[in-house]
Amino acid sequence: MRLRPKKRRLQDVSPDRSGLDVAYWESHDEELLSAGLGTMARRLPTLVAAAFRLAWRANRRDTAVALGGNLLAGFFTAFGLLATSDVLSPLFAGGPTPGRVRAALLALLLVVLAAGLRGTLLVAAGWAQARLKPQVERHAETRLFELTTQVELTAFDDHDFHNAMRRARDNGVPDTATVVEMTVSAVTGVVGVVAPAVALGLMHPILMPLLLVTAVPAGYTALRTARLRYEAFYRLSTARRRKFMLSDLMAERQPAAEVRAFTLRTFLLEEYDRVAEQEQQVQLETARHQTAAKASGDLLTGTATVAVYCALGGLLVGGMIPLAMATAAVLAIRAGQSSLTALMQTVNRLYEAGLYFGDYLSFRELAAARIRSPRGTALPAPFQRLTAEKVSFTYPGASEPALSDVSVTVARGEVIALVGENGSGKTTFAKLLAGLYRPGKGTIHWDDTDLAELDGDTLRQRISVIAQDHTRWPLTVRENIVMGRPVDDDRLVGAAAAAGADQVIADLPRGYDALLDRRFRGGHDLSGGQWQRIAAARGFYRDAALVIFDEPTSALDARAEHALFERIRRHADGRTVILITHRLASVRFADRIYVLEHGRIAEQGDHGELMNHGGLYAELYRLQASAYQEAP
Ligand SMILES: Nc1ncnc2c1ncn2[C@@H]1O[C@H](COP(=O)(O)OP(=O)(O)OP(=O)(O)O)[C@@H](O)[C@H]1O
Repeated sequence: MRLRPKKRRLQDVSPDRSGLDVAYWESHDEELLSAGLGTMARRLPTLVAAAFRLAWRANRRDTAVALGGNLLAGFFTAFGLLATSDVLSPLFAGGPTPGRVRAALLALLLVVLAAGLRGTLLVAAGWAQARLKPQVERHAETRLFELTTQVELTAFDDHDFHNAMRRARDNGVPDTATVVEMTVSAVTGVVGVVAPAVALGLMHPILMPLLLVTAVPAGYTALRTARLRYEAFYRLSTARRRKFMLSDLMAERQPAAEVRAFTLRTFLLEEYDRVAEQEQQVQLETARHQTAAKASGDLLTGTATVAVYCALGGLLVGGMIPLAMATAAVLAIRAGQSSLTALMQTVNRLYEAGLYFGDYLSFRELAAARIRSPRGTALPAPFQRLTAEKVSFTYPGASEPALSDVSVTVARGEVIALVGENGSGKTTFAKLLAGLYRPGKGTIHWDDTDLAELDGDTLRQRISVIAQDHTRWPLTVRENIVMGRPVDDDRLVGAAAAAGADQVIADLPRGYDALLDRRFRGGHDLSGGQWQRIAAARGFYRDAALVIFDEPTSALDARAEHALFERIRRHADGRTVILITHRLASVRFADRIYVLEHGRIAEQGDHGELMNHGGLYAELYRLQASAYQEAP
């Protein structure tokens, strides 16, 4: 089915260079694509050096063998070519044939020996090169994930960060190994060209520059076509991310039910087609430019080759070189040109891989800049008092602050409730208290220590956050509760019971070992409420001084909800609790309730005080309570 791109109504659209409708969030930043051919050529040595440092770290021996083997093989190539001339000279000389063959034998033996050594070295280098590739890739990928799991949370709200990460992950990582591989091949290629060039130079000085002249148009074409391909890739990076996202929506399990329930098929296919059309236009344009560049490059290379053969013919006719040497020269030219073609293909791939690898390196810098510098890594003692003072926070790119001048004090062992209408800033504040975001203004103190001075990971060993949009980890039940902490079976069973997850687990055929992912054989899925119980069990498993429950009961049945709030009422076994909920009947027992409105604290006090105050809380509470009053 061919679907026409539809006119869009719901979002801003404008035509891009190819005349296609492009939503504002799909446009790319042309300025970032500023590195021209010259800049890139200057950058290439740095990139190659960086790739080799990476390869060296991945495996020293394989790196040394791959590089050294190719270099030595090149030496034997040159040697073999020169020895060929020594074989041909006696063969082309006068006298009886057996005598001429005998005279050529020693040189022939050397040619065979050089070819044998060259072959052996190339096999060893090739093996090392093949071994190096997966090691380099793994090293590069691990480094990438070390960074992505460390960057501050706000990075994930940043479009440029996402684009850079996607480019680094999808092309940068695999091309790191390609840069290494192609550099080694380029060394082989250069040696493969230089060896016959030197051999030709020794035969007659004019032959060497002529051979190298043929390299210029071929080299330029190789770089130009690689550049065109990269430009297309860069321009399409946002569109491609959108395409991947759409393909996930159409082919993944999780949205499959809603795609059908909302009869989204046609809409998604049309949207996919629109993005694919954009991609195709850019690809066709690129193919046209590449063909033109290649045709003109081939024409120039052909002309240069003819010139080389004419020069050789001239030398032979003019008696400046003997026939045997001219024959060896033809062999050297053929060898040089085939090495040259291979070298140009290698340079093409090296240049292109270098561009992607450059993206990988830039992303590493970008990500490293978004990692908070390590601070005090000592685990803070459980606090006596957690104090937020005049805290404000604005999400990156947002025009309005999500929080303004919020001051809250929580004493050890208290249960504090945050309530307020949707979007009033409750979750944002909880994330600030957990050190996941840093306040734009104001401070949060863990006793006397500013949270900004504490290492985030260390701090969060003391904090448990049960997020509203908790992740359904595709792991076993045990891993879903333990979440990377050391396994303590008693604690695990206790946490599951406290969250009401014990019965859910007992009903699973493999109990704690059941895999909670239907996409794998024997995997299970749970209902929304059952998942929420598992998430709550995570909160109880951690030995945390502060537990933040963000809407912990939104999917629970009445009995489970009551049981969980009872648990929290009993101060969650001595922990300090910050509870975010819209179920106001459940916050009556809280030591203090903060009512947020448009990112500010509108009211605070216990249930009785707030009801007497007769403000927003009282209004919301009465509204909810009225729904439960029996009709007369
Ligand atoms: N990642 C984000 N980037 C930009 N703005 C955000 C982001 N997350 C939330 N916001 C905005 O910040 C404000 C506060 O959001 P927050 O999630 O803290 O509200 P909430 O009180 O928890 O809402 P709810 O009751 O619906 O869970 C809202 O205006 C929201 O649109």
